[in-house]
Amino acid sequence: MKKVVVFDLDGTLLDSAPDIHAAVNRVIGRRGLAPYSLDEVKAMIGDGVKVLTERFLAGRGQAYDQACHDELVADEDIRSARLTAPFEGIAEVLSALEAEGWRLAVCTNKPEGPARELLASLGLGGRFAAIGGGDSFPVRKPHPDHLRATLAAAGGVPETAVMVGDHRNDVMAAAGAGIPCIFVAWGYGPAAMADGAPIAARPADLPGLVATLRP
Ligand SMILES: O=C(O)COP(=O)(O)O
Ligand SMILES: [Mg+2]
Repeated sequence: MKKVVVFDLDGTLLDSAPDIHAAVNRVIGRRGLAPYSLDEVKAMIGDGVKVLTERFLAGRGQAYDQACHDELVADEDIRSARLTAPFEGIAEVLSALEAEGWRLAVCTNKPEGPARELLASLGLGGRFAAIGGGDSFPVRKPHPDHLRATLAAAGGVPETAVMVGDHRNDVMAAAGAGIPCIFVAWGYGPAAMADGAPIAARPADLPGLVATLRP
């Protein structure tokens, strides 16, 4: 069985909030609603597009509207990474882990289609043995089966895997699947969400922490 590092996407590998923020403001702007700040949108990310849509509509006193959800999923700028980029140092970390014999995978609550297009447009698509999106399986994070199914698709098992994420949902999914989790300090979730998981202050810390958790 291959040893696998499973990464969360938004807020862990990619600084995608600027595109999500702009898209949210386009969707609500078309309805005459007031825009959100980047930090407000960052705090809404982590539970997938449906919950994000619920949150930004509720914040403006509006009921859930499927059309807003669909506009966000179809947003071309999110898919083509207009403002989105990997966090500084991430590409080097992926290479370092591969050189150490780790296989890489992505487990994200973002829908699989946009996640794949986003990674492809950044030239990263080919690096992951599996990409499990929020709509790829019957459940999504924090349910551990989302992580288990993604890991299995990558050819891994929990005993030789590590999860890396920026949200309570990542920590909970990993705990449920019996996989150690590293919480990243550069993402969108506050450090309190780490819930005792080791914290990486910067991407360059990841290879060392992974080696400590799975010597
Ligand atoms: O789309 C989201 O809400 C979060 O996506 P993530 O699981 O990659 O952080
Ligand atoms: Mg995330």
